Parts: sequence; C-alpha cells; structure tokens
Amino acid sequence: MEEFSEKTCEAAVAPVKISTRGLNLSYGDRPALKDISFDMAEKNVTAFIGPSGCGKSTYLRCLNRMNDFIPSVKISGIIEIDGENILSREFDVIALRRRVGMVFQKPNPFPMSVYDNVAYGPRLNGVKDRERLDGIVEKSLRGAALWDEVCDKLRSPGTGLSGGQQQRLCIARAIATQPEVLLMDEPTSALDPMSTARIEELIRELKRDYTVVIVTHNMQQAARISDCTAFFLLGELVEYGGTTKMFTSPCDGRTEDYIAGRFG
Ligand SMILES: Nc1ncnc2c1ncn2[C@@H]1O[C@H](COP(=O)(O)OP(=O)(O)OP(=O)(O)O)[C@@H](O)[C@H]1O
Repeated sequence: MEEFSEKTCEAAVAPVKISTRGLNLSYGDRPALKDISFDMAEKNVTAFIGPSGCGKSTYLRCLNRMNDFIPSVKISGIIEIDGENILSREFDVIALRRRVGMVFQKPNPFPMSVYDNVAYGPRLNGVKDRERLDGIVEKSLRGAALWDEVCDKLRSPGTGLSGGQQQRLCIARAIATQPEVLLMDEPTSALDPMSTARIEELIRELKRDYTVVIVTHNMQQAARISDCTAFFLLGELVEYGGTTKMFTSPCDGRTEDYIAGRFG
C-alpha cells in the first residue's frame, strides 16, 4: 500500500487498527468528506474536532457503515480495519457492527430493564445460557463503571437511571458484545459536569481494551482524554497528530485559529 507518513500520528504507540485512504463521500451532489487519508492506532483514543457540519459524524458513521441507510450517499476510497476493506461490497456488515460498537450523543437505553439492555446484544448473538448472560452483564456493567450503582436494581427500567448513568448503561450495552472499536459521537454533550467527568475517566480506562474514536465539540475534553486528534474543516482533514502537539503547536494556521476559538 502507498505510504502516507504524514497521516500517521506521532503520539500513537500501537499498531494501526483503522487505515483510511482517499475517502470521498457526498450526499447526492454535496461533498461531505474530501480525500480523507489517515491511520488510527489500536487501543488509543482518537478525538475528532472541528466546527459544526464539517463531516466528523459522517466519517464516524463510515466506520460501522451506518451511512448505508442513507440512499443519497455516494462513497469511494478505502477504510481498512485490521487490513480488511470494510467498504467493499462483499464485507459482512452485520459482523462489522459486532466489531464496531457505537454510543450516541443522547443516552438512548432501550425501554427495558438495566439487565435486558446489556444482555440485548449477546442474546441477539445467540447467548442463551443464564449463567453466562449474568456474567456478561456484570462484566459489562463493571467495565462501564456502573455495576456498584445498579447491582441491586438490575430489573428496574434503564430509563429510570440518571442521564449520566444511562450513558454508562449505553456504554455497557456497547461493550457487552466485545467490540474491538468503540465509536462515540459527542457522548457527554447532554450530561452535567460531574457525569461528564465520570465518562471521561471511563474513556481513559476503556482504551486498555478498545480502540476509541470520539467526536467532541469540547476542546478541553479532547485534550484531556485523547492520544491523537484529527481536525476536520469543510469535509477535509486539515491536521492530524498527537493531541499534546496539536493543542500546543499546531502545524496549520486553521487549526490554530479553531483551537484559539477564532471561529467555529
Ligand atoms: N443524512 C444527511 N443527508 C444530507 N446531508 C447530510 C446528512 N448528514 C449530514 N449531512 C451534511 O453533511 C455535512 C457534514 O455533516 P456532519 O453531521 O457529518 O458534520 P459534523 O462535523 O458531525 O457536524 P456536528 O458537529 O454539527 O455534528 C453537513 O453539511 C451536513 O448538512
């Protein structure tokens, strides 16, 4: 494969997990992503920053082929996960969505109990044995730092938890199927500062086991939790590199202006 050395993150300390080359996406005739090429490392946190409408969520949705649901989308280029092109027609999308979990902006627990929310994915995958399910539910809730708060109300509705707890429940649900990659689209934007701090701490823990990709409008959040940062502007990846470097000495004037709050 062609080398794009400027598209690797100097702060990444692990092998490449997700490699994107020449990715273009348009909604009908309106381009939303233009010639995106970069590599994300395994078990790192990569943050996507940039003003509204610059293509961050669109790129995130490419990683689990959610854009397949939008009929007007035209896409070209390559995204490889572990060396396999996930955009190819032959790629098993159901298997991909098992490998790539997603957490959305607003907590969206299913209208069922805490237990059933977490057991939902494993059950879909054919796990029926009660003891095994109990084990998965406990492990996932512990992994999402929620177990201690809900272990005595597993049969209560997930929607009855606080907003921050609901978002951690959604994280538990996402990790219950043991994905390799966890996508998070502004996961704390609907939460109060305390719940946000709890989720940020959790994200730092999650990267022990998962490759985390997070879209955030909060620059301090990107600086606190990510190893590498990608700055998108008008569908282009303007700059990509180690978070510390990006926030202290960015290479591109547009990155500097955005980080300094001069636009966006
Ligand atoms: N389903 C869609 N149909 C048509 N255009 C869309 C669709 N989703 C996004 N777009 C357009 O694609 C562009 C990129 O949007 P996208 O949501 O990816 O940006 P974003 O950087 O994630 O924005 P935000 O930070 O506000 O979430 C925007 O111009 C948007 O209007």
